[in-house]
Amino acid sequence: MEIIGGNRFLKGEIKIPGDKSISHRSIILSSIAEGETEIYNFLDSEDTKATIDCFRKMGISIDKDGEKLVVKGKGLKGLAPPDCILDCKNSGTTMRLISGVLVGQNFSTILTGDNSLNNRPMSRIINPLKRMGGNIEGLDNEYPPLKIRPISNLNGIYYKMPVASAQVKSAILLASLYAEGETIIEEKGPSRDHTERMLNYFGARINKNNNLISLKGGSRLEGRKIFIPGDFSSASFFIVAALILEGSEIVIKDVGVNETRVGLLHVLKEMGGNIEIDNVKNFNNELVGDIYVKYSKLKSTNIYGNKIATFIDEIPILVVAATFAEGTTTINDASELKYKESDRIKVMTEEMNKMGASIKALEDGMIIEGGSSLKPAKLNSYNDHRIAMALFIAALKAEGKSYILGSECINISFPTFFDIPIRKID
Ligand SMILES: O=C(O)C1=C[C@@H](OP(=O)(O)O)[C@@H](O)[C@H](O)C1
Ligand SMILES: C=C(OP(=O)(O)O)C(=O)O
Repeated sequence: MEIIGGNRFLKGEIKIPGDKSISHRSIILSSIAEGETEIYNFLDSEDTKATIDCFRKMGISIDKDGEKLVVKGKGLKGLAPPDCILDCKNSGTTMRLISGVLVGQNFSTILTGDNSLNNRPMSRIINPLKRMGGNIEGLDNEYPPLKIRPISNLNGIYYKMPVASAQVKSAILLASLYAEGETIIEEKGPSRDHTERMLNYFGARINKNNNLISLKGGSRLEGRKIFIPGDFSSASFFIVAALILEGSEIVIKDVGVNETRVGLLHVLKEMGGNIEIDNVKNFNNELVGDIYVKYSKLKSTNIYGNKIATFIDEIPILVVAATFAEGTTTINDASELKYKESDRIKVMTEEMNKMGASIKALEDGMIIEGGSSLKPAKLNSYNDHRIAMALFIAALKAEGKSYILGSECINISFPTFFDIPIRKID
């Protein structure tokens, strides 16, 4: 796609579609709950469709009724054996979370994905699920396709997480619903806690005490009504756009502001960003609020430590913010970026430098010299939606015509991205 950069700004109210992480979880939990769940503001995107397709193939009725989705749950053991391989497409969340459910079933399944997903690490879920007694295998114990076979019973475990990952934590929690006894997870650092919150909302016996999460097996889940908050990760592209495009002033309504997701806001505020959250409400155990953002002069910062997991998906757009900040920003402890849809350290470094940014890739992060002025370029998203959106926002600051190869991948998480109006100063 083509982008005309220079003299662009954002003004007024912006509406962001439903949260991807919470949308996936709403389908998974409602499918294995008893009775009906009504889901409002569900994210209609490629990744969430993959999760819906997997559960439909296991006999769950998931239908649109006006503006809501209605899922007819069949209980923990009500899924039917699929008559084909389950395709998780590009979605790591789909593959890792449903593996937790599938190790507890009395039928076999095979999970595969697209070329990107089939090259992402899976030993992180295979190992703990095997310790629970699950029969799950990948190629070289690492890569999809994953083969899952039935076993007589799973047992609860104490698991100390080697990485801060919500997907790993969620896979174990979902499997522990099927296990005998209690499972305790010791978190390495905070990661998004939507699974814990939704399990609690559906009636599971789950507890959290500092960094320890415990769940008692055999909990019965009950169908509920869910409102999915706007996706903070999607909002982050427009938050940074408003901060770096002169004259911008926006409000993004009804965004999820769960503390385990909004780490980017703390970083941007530290950098001098003029951002306020207002009108915070609690919907089905998740906080939702309005985010006000004004153009700001940013300064550099140093980012490291275990808070990184609370903004791991926002680092590509944070790199764009740092490019326009005064001073040198360093990012460390972010090696997880290498295992996403693309190697986000390598790709952001190479593509931003094509526009004239000055970024050095590190093993676990980046060094970004701020204050660059960008020039238009031919860019490649490597079919990674977050890279495509981050490069698009960066290109708005480059006077002239830029191109992004593979921008259709934006449909993976944010199909209405191009509907958000970006104005031009005449
Ligand atoms: O649980 C989730 O919904 C997600 C967790 C994160 O992955 P990790 O758990 O691998 O860090 C994140 O990057 C991904 O986009 C969504
Ligand atoms: C990493 C992401 O998602 P997933 O792991 O579900 O593919 C993402 O959305 O940035």
